[in-house]
Amino acid sequence: MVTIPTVTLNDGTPFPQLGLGTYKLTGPEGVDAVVAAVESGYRLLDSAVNYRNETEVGEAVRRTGIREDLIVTTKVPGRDHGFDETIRSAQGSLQRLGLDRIDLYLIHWPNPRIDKYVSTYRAMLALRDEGKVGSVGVSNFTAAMLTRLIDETGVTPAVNQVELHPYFPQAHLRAFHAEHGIRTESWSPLARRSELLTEPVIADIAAARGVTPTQVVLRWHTQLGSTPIPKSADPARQIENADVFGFELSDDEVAAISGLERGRLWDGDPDTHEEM
Ligand SMILES: NC(=O)C1=CN([C@@H]2O[C@H](COP(=O)(O)OP(=O)(O)OC[C@H]3O[C@@H](n4cnc5c(N)ncnc54)[C@H](OP(=O)(O)O)[C@@H]3O)[C@@H](O)[C@H]2O)C=CC1
Ligand SMILES: O=C(O)C(=O)[C@@H](O)[C@H](O)C(=O)CO
Repeated sequence: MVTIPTVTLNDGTPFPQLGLGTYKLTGPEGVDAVVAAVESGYRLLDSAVNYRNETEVGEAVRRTGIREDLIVTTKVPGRDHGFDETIRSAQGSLQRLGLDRIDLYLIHWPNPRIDKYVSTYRAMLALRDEGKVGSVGVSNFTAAMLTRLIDETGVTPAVNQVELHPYFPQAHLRAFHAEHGIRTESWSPLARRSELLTEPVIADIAAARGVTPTQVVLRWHTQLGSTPIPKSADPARQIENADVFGFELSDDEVAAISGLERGRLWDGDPDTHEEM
């Protein structure tokens, strides 16, 4: 079993430095995969209404028997933006999860064209006051959107989950997060596998350190101060992915990996992408 260290969020909650992505983990195999990850040491689980797997994630949580040790994340979809809609959306998520609290609740995408993310966020804060939500955060927010949320509500999100991998290192946004005490979470941290894991710079560092390319990439995330949430359905790969806290990359190695920057994986620009 791997021990995944924690950091403390701006609301005082201990938060793992690495978690499990669950997009595409569905059905009985999905439940098994989430249970295997928790048995290997994962404590942070990332779900969403739009992954259609909250039922599976909740069932896995109950099967592990350590519900209180876990941080279960879900996300408000674009079609549920707005104060009352978000309250109803959370009720649906709690029902499907079969839990009495969402530990980390995120706005999945800002959808600025419909312009309801501030009232959505206010509803999430109300849910937190009621004890139905633990930490409140966002996903795919730009620095300008974060500034607006903070200015209009006086509450800084605990987390911003964004696209982040060596092809898209997000230096400016990470600096904004560091300045405001927002924890960065990296989605698609392995760049959905793609050709990233065969990049020579990564393969060379892995060979020199006696670790795998995947471990080099995930260690890079943690040293940037971000929590990666790699998805794997395979118990052996889950362990490989979590076992990144026993070695350290040099500053030069971190910089060389960041040098792979070339842009987003797909057209997921929060200023224009609409996801309902
Ligand atoms: N907030 C947002 O808008 C978004 C959030 N997310 C979240 O981020 C999570 C992770 O991102 P995701 O897009 O899934 O992509 P990842 O970058 O985590 O890559 C997942 C892919 O890598 C493979 N893989 C995992 N570990 C290894 C390994 N050790 N060796 C080789 N291949 C490996 C997986 O296959 P296998 O399962 O077979 O191991 C899968 O094909 C999602 O599951 C979701 O929770 C993702 C996109 C957007
Ligand atoms: O997986 C998610 O959380 C998303 O927001 C989706 O947009 C997803 O990344 C996707 O598959 C888009 O092609």
